Amino acid sequence: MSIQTSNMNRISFLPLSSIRRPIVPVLDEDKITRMIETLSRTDPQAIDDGLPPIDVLRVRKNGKDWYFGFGGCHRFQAYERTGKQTVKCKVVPVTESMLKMYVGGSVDEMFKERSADAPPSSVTAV
Ligand SMILES: Nc1ncnc2c1ncn2[C@@H]1O[C@H](COP(=O)(O)OP(=O)(O)OP(=O)(O)O)[C@@H](O)[C@H]1O
Repeated sequence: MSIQTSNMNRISFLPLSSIRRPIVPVLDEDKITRMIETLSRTDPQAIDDGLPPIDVLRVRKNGKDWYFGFGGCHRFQAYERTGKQTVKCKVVPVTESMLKMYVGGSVDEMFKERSADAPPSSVTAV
């Protein structure tokens, strides 16, 4: 079982700004446009916004939860461009050493504090 497929049942609404995205995406603009159309067809308050949840890895370190998104680049763009503050995610808890294995190198740079970080209290599990 890979780290993506374990603990698949935790769906949370995370602040978009709390998810670090270390990989620079190559984007298909048409796909983003179609995703935005999907979002525009659903009630903004609805839990099911028409897009599947994005897999996000969560590492607990220094008493804090750190969230990393390695996929979902088109969905992230669609949410950003429609002004969404929170994103439906499938949270996969991993250890720092699992993250290192996944990244294939040092992850120290990925744990730097940023001014945009949202407080953990804004994370809502469903
Ligand atoms: N316009 C759309 N409306 C609804 N669902 C969509 C739409 N486009 C893609 N999806 C669904 O969203 C999921 C993610 O699609 P896709 O992999 O193409 O984009 P992504 O967000 O960049 O994700 P990843 O980077 O993980 O591949 C798939 O399950 C796909 O079926």
